[in-house]
Amino acid sequence: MREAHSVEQVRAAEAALMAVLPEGTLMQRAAAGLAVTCAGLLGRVYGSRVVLLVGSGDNGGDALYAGARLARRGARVDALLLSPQRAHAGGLAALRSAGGWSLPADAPGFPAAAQRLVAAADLVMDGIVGIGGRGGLRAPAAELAQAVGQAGAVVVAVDLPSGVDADTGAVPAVVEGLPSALSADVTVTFGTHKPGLLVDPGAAYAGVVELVDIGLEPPAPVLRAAQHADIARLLPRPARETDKYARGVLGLAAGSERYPGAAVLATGAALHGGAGALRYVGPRAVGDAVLAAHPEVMVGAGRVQAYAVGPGIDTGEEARERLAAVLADEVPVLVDADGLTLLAESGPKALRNTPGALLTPHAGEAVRLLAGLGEESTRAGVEADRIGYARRLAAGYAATVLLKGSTTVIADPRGEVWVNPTGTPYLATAGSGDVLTGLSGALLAAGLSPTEAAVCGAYLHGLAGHLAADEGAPCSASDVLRALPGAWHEVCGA
Ligand SMILES: NC(=O)C1=CN([C@@H]2O[C@H](COP(=O)(O)OP(=O)(O)OC[C@H]3O[C@@H](n4cnc5c(N)ncnc54)[C@H](OP(=O)(O)O)[C@@H]3O)[C@@H](O)[C@H]2O)[C@@H](O)CC1
Ligand SMILES: [K+]
Repeated sequence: MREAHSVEQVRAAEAALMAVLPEGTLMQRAAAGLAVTCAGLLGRVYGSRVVLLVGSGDNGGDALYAGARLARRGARVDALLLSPQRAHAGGLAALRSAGGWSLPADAPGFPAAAQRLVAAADLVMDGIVGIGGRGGLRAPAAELAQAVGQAGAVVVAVDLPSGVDADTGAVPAVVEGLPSALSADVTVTFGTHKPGLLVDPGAAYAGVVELVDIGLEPPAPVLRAAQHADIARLLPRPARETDKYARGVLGLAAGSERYPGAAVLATGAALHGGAGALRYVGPRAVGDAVLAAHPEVMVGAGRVQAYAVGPGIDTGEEARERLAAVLADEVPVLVDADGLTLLAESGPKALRNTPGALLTPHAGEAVRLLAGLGEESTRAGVEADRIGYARRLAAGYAATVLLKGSTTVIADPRGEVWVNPTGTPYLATAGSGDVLTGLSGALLAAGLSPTEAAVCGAYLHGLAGHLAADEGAPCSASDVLRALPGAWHEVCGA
């Protein structure tokens, strides 16, 4: 599991550790880890060319000390000092005594000389700003970032890509065509992950993230991201002595005569969710379509361990009655799509008899659910602060909320937040949400908690999306559905 801590938490943990360690110890640990990764990326350090982008804080200090280590091993290291008067004095002295070079930004001809060095570099280390950064790149870093983007060097971000907000992953808008953050191939982060490394757009700038242990002992994380082993531990496996009822039965109220496809996709996905059986509840004609596609489904109401309700049910009176009937059953429930629109009309009180609920909105549905809490919001606002809004919805509805999007975020009512690391833009396709609903609903019926079902469902769904789009060609929701067994195999066979 990857855990991320806020800047405030990191600062507090750093202060506690610095109080008992000799001065400079943490920076030396960070620089040592950073240098090891860079050396690995270079392959042969001797004779390689390394350029350091050095800002005014300790992030630049890390880069200078790591650069000194590479210079001692025979690399040609040039430090571009973007705030020459404020560059880390100890780091600069270490670089110089190791045979490294420095070029201050106020030297005559700096822009052209700096761009030449960047163009010839094998590796560029981004030590412009770390967790002390505010806002996007400033001049002259923005111009250099553009040159770095055009050069062939491997880019290593120190702690986090400069310009990315450490706590939210936000990246300011591009100004005058210049990048507002520096995209990295590898980010070497210290002590713990920062939320901005796990949440888009920041996550997309970070590349591969490597964690260097510097001895920090931070408190409970503000954000978690599961990995294969975490998911494999949670996924239901049938015991030797079991039957279909013991494995859990999911009731699925999806689709309508207007939207029968939602029911077919959701039931298809539910059959790959680890439950023992599936009951389809809905209009006769839709039930026939479901049966034609999936003969193993039972049609008609009956005893179930959990319900999934909403995709394609429409928002009229009949749909309202279907949702009410599901909620009256007092079993854990997943509500999606049209079900969320209807739920927003009545607000959280509609869930008061439900033993556990999982709501799976996209940003537009989140706006409606927030209105159900009496809070005005916009789609763009929700997308800009996904973690904050998911948390507010989870608390307001006393439910787990899976907020779908470029980074899917999951918040539970106790305030814990997860981010799904397996997403792919190929999942932004019609019917993809129906597949997620069927899959996560079946996991709920199999006995996972709403949060576990959300975390595992989003993870497998994302992996299936990657498998379906493996050839780089667009894929449909049916392709994602067909890839689900492969996703299980990848997780459980690992
Ligand atoms: N925590 C830990 O455990 C450890 C932390 N370590 C390292 O320390 C880093 C944090 O160092 P830090 O606090 O000195 O801040 P840092 O990120 O270098 O930047 C602050 C400076 O940048 C400036 N500045 C701000 N925004 C800017 C912008 N957009 N563009 C340009 N400049 C901008 C700002 O100046 P001002 O805004 O006042 O002009 C200020 O001078 C951390 O990320 C990690 O690498 C490790 O050594 C070991 C253990
Ligand atoms: K950085």
